[in-house]
Amino acid sequence: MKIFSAQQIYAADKFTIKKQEITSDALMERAAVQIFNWMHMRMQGAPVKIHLFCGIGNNGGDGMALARHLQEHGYHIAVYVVNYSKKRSDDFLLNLERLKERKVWPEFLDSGSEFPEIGRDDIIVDAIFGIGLNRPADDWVVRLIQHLHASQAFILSVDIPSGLFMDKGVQNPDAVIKANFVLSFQAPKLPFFLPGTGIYLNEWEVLDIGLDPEYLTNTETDYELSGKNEVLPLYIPREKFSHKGTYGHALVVGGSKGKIGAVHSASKACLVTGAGLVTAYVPECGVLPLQTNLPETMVIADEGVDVLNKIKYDIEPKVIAIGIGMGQEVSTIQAFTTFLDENKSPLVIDADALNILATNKALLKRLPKESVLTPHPKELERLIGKWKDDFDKLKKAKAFSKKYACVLIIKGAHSIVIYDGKGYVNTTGNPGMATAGSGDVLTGVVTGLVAQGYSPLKAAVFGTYLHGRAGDIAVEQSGYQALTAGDICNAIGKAFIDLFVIPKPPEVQEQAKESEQEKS
Ligand SMILES: NC(=O)C1=CN([C@@H]2O[C@H](COP(=O)(O)OP(=O)(O)OC[C@H]3O[C@@H](n4cnc5c(N)ncnc54)[C@H](OP(=O)(O)O)[C@@H]3O)[C@@H](O)[C@H]2O)[C@H](O)CC1
Ligand SMILES: [K+]
Repeated sequence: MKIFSAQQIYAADKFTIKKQEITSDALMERAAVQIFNWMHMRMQGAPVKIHLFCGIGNNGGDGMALARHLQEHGYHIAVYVVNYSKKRSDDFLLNLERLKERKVWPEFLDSGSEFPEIGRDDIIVDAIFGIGLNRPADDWVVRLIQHLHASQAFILSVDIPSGLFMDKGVQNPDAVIKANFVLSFQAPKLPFFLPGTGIYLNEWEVLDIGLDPEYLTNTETDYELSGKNEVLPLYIPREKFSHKGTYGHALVVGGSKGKIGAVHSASKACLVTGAGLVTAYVPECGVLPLQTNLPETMVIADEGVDVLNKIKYDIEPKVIAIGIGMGQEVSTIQAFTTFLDENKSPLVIDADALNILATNKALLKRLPKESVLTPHPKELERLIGKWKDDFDKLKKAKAFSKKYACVLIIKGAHSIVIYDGKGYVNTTGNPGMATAGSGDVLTGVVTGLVAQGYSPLKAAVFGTYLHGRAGDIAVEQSGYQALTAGDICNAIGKAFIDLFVIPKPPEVQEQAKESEQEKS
């Protein structure tokens, strides 16, 4: 699913209005009707008080039009105009008039107003600012936002939580609505997925307001979401007349005394993702544990006993994962440097190898094109430098990926794969996956895919999805706290199978759950 910028959404509006020969207020009406239907389906006329806080732009206009539909269906509403500017939009004014025609008189709030009382069990519709926010809100609007939070009422935001910018981070946390739910038009917005801004919403859903498909299909976006629909076409089926050679030989290089488990996790993940052969390359101390615990992998011992000293082997791997649990001993740094000089295979680079690259930036030039780098935030900072906010981070990450022609997987709640100026935002995963070794498993999965012939970019996007999906499947049994990297690894097969499961409609899922409960 594409993630459009604010400018692209405004352009889509224009295009749609022209092509479909409709007015801009007709588009606003579609938006409002969609939100109304969504609420009405859930509320079924419940006599809960709904407070609609509407700005003076088109986000506020959506709120005004929504208020009209709620009133027409007998809902108990109170409408407020958050009067932060004299520059009211035409469609806001039109919908304000329509509301007045129905004898609904909004209360106008400004810097001198006393704010209305809101009950804990009431509902707040937040239509103060939309994607048009372009400067910090006035102090009194910030106070209003705090007042809304203090009520503890459920907050439903229209399009985007008010106070979030589309292209920059949060400067004043008090100036942003914390939404329980966001109904966003046509496509989700980038800030929903970034750590500094995504915390302002619990859940989101997209409402289709019929923006023109021609514009939506033909417009290239800087970001897209990677869900099941997006990754399924990447899947390469296994062939009947294939053998283990068909699926590539992966080499996993890493480990040091006390950190052999990282190589174990990555190698196992690589195997269960489908690599034909996996060889682990470890210091001598890792041979026995690996041979004992993961007999399906072959092991090559480095001349170093506790750390890697040489990185010399006589196989020709299709892909090499390097860095996990490797440490940064002087001899290891030297071995890694020499390895980069001689290596011809595609690379997946993680952990200590990333840290060595960050402190010896000249080495980055020696990476083969399309190497996959999998930094967590701290490792990323060492590579690209400090950032102002998430948007600045993405800009810097894109520049880095361009400069070194590499694929970056920025690990996080929504991992983002960066390549060739574009970002692919992952949709799977859960907080239980913030656990030791989870990253090693990701490295193994991506490596396993490259071994099988996936391009590095596709392996990064698909691998990140599979890794998260495996975590989502495993967590159902373990719970967040007890989820381990091993559980994620063991669920990778199920994540593959899940790709081909057609989701059942919600009512069927509900029935299945009930009959499951009856059985137990
Ligand atoms: N295709 C769609 O998705 C549709 C979305 N709709 C809704 O429209 C809004 C966007 O509406 P817009 O009018 O462009 O912007 P806002 O409502 O967010 O803001 C209104 C204006 O407020 C000014 N502004 C910005 N920041 C501040 C501030 N901190 N303090 C005071 N005023 C501010 C700014 O105007 P200026 O000229 O003063 O800069 C904004 O323009 C979208 O989110 C949807 O909810 C349509 O209804 C249907 C199509
Ligand atoms: K809003």
